[in-house]
Amino acid sequence: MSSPSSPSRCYKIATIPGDGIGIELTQSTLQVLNRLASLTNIQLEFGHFDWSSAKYHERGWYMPSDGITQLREYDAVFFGAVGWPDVPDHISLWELILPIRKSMNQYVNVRPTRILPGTVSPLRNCQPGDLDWVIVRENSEGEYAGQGGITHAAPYSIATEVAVFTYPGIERVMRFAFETARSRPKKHLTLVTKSNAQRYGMVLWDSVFYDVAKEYPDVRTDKMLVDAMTVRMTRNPKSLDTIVATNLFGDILSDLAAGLSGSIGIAASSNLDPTRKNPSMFEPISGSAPDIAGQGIANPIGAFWSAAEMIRWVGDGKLDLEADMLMKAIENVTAAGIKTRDLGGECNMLDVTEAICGEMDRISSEAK
Ligand SMILES: NC(=O)C1=CN([C@@H]2O[C@H](COP(=O)(O)OP(=O)(O)OC[C@H]3O[C@@H](n4cnc5c(N)ncnc54)[C@H](O)[C@@H]3O)[C@@H](O)[C@H]2O)C=CC1
Ligand SMILES: CC(=O)C(=O)O
Ligand SMILES: [K+]
Ligand SMILES: [Mn+2]
Repeated sequence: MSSPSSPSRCYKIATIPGDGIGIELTQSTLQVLNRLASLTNIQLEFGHFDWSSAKYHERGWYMPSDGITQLREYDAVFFGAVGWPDVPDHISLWELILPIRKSMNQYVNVRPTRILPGTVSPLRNCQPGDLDWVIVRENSEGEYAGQGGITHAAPYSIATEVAVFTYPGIERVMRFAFETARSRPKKHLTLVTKSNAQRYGMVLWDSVFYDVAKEYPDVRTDKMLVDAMTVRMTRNPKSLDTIVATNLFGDILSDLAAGLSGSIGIAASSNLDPTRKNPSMFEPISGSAPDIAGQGIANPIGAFWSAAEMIRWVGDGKLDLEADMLMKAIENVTAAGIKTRDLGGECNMLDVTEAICGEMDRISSEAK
């Protein structure tokens, strides 16, 4: 931890709890972040934004017209989840999370997955260490570009959903993926596309990948079609390390990765603007989970892991020890068997939250 004589500057964090378990997860995350701050020199100041489906019914909007400008006052955004059964999902997504990602140029979505100590993969014989991946998902264009339309009345309706791929859009996410692969011991990057059936955008993805690869001779590369990739992920998880994929494929494969590592409840994500001109946004990869919302039983680890990555990101090299301390506390708590039901445990969100806070206390007093 940084020494008491060098207090870090104050970081401003915007929170958008959103809907369902997003609300509970954000509350627990604040508890953990406040504890981390009290044990270290991190200074955090929070701004809370109730932009949610419930408020949409009241006000008719998710985010005010100057919402992005408001968020730009912060160093980072912590997001819970958006979506509730009483609003069509394409409305809630397109009124809140997707405009934030796009307007703030958060063009990469980093989704790490590994099997945490004390937890088991649904894959037989897959031990912690056998599945340790980072999925780098393109987060600004592709299949979620939002271009298209619907015309003609039923039963003659015609809809287009146009995937948009640009060289610069692909190149920048490739560069990020190669840098990520290079920073990891295996220095291995797998490209995922569907360039057999999709002959334009996916073919461009392949060709930009190999263009950028020339600058990274130290990174081993290979390429998978997305259908076969699901088989490799389940049959040979050890053969993968860093993975780069389009917006849609990255979205799907990261839920699969989460499932294979034990639960979607542990899965974290960082929506990054690598240029740092805009705040980046951190959120568990899951949605609002209406089936378990409001019961206090959701697994908070994916939210805490996202918060650790947020601390690492805003610190830009200065808060790595603090982020590591939170991750260590998470891993010690799972190792001790303190787990929610999705991981086969019996604990509630609050039990896990308090155990992780207690574990940070212990680690910090040991370090003194
Ligand atoms: N970034 C975002 O805010 C996202 C929003 N959504 C929205 O969320 C809503 C629900 O979507 P679903 O497809 O049901 O996906 P979901 O991720 O919310 O839930 C899928 C399954 O995983 C379980 N689950 C999710 N998080 C969990 C956790 N932390 N602990 C334990 N179990 C957990 C749920 O109980 C459910 O059975 C929809 O409105 C959807 O559009 C979905 C994905 C991402
Ligand atoms: C929208 C969604 O499912 C995701 O970003 O993961
Ligand atoms: K989320
Ligand atoms: Mn998703």
